[in-house]
Amino acid sequence: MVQAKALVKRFGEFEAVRGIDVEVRRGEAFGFLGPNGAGKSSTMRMIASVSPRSDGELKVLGMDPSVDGPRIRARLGVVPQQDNLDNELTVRQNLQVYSRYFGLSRAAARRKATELLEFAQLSDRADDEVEPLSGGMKRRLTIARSLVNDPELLLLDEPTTGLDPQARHLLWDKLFRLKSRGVTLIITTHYMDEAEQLCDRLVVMDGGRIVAEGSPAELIDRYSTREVLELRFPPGEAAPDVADLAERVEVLPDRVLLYTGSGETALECAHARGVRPLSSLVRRSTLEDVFLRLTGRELTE
Ligand SMILES: Nc1ncnc2c1ncn2[C@@H]1O[C@H](COP(=O)(O)OP(=O)(O)OP(=O)(O)O)[C@@H](O)[C@H]1O
Repeated sequence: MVQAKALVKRFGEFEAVRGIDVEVRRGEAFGFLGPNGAGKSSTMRMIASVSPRSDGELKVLGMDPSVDGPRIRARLGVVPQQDNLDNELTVRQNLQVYSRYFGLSRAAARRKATELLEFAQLSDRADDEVEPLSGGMKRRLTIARSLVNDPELLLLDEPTTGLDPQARHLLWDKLFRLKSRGVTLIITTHYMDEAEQLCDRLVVMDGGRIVAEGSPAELIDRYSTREVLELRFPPGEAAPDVADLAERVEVLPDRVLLYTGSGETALECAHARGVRPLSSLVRRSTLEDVFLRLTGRELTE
């Protein structure tokens, strides 16, 4: 669906995307995971064929965006980072007007709106204005609107940023449904749980480069250990030397992470040598740990 080779995006002298190789296959959910400024949105905008590449090669749906932009855009759905719904129209009108841009007849646009309102669980708000809707509802409406042209490929830029956990789960459920219908999804996110939940494969981006790629499970296997023991100490207190209790230890400002096969065993050993943390937690490894390993920084500030 998408092939990028040595893809570059420059803004003046600044390289936001610094020569990335990506291949997205039909039917998969593919993720770009990285912190703010990693180059995810710039990459998405090139794939969406609304921002020209500065260098390298890019094919979307087998076509070159610099030649076939309109034909590509006709077959894509795009959910931008910021909702850009029309606040002066009702929920239903937002869908109908957008359908008309894609050339649907008035009757077809009405049918499509009804179908998408149901999909987005917004049928009972169809005649309400957009402004009073919750953040989650607005996101669902933006996704519904991106589907008016039955896209084969849906691009979602940070789909759940700013939403509460319940709204996020509802949105993920909608995205799973689209995927099960065969829609290819490309998602940018800085939430590792979102990437783990949704993505079959992903690339981890940092500073305009891809620093790792694989399925969430592969990345965790490759770059982390099965379990992590988190120890918290009072602010300002020096972390004790526990380096020999784990395969790897990361000292963060507010806690110490011990990467190990068994967190419980590491905790027992720490207790035995008199280490007294404020609190301790054994958890499984996540993509956050992968990111920390790869960059020495945390994913979410
Ligand atoms: N139009 C622009 N002009 C100049 N610099 C830009 C422009 N758009 C993005 N950048 C810069 O390019 C870098 C990558 O930005 P980009 O938005 O692609 O990152 P991101 O990973 O999507 O992060 P975010 O989550 O903040 O959107 C940033 O340093 C940003 O300031």
